[in-house]
Amino acid sequence: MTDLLTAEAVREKLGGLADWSGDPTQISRTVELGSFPAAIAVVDRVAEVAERLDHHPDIDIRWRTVTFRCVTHSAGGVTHRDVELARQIDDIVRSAR
Ligand SMILES: C[C@H](O)[C@H](O)[C@H]1CNC2=NC(N)=NC(=O)C2=N1
Repeated sequence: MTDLLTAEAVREKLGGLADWSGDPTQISRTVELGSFPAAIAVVDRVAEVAERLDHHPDIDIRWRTVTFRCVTHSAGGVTHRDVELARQIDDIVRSAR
């Protein structure tokens, strides 16, 4: 199931993802960790989850600040797979703090 979410569905999903923002083209979250190694450790754990899900976020790393962007490239927008990935990123970030 990789159907594109409508603008309304994305808004509704973002209601349950307090730290995320976005629109039907992408959803994103920026996280500041305590150090560069801590940021890399989080990215490494996200990489494991992404491989397991076969769904990969776009990641921007700037010292200890990491931005995750989730979009289903093959579908050209946000799908439920991005919402699931976002939830798992939240779990990782929560346990890293
Ligand atoms: C073959 C494999 O399933 C695809 O290339 C996957 C891998 N990870 C992916 N991740 C994301 N975010 N979008 C995709 O379209 C995508 N495609």
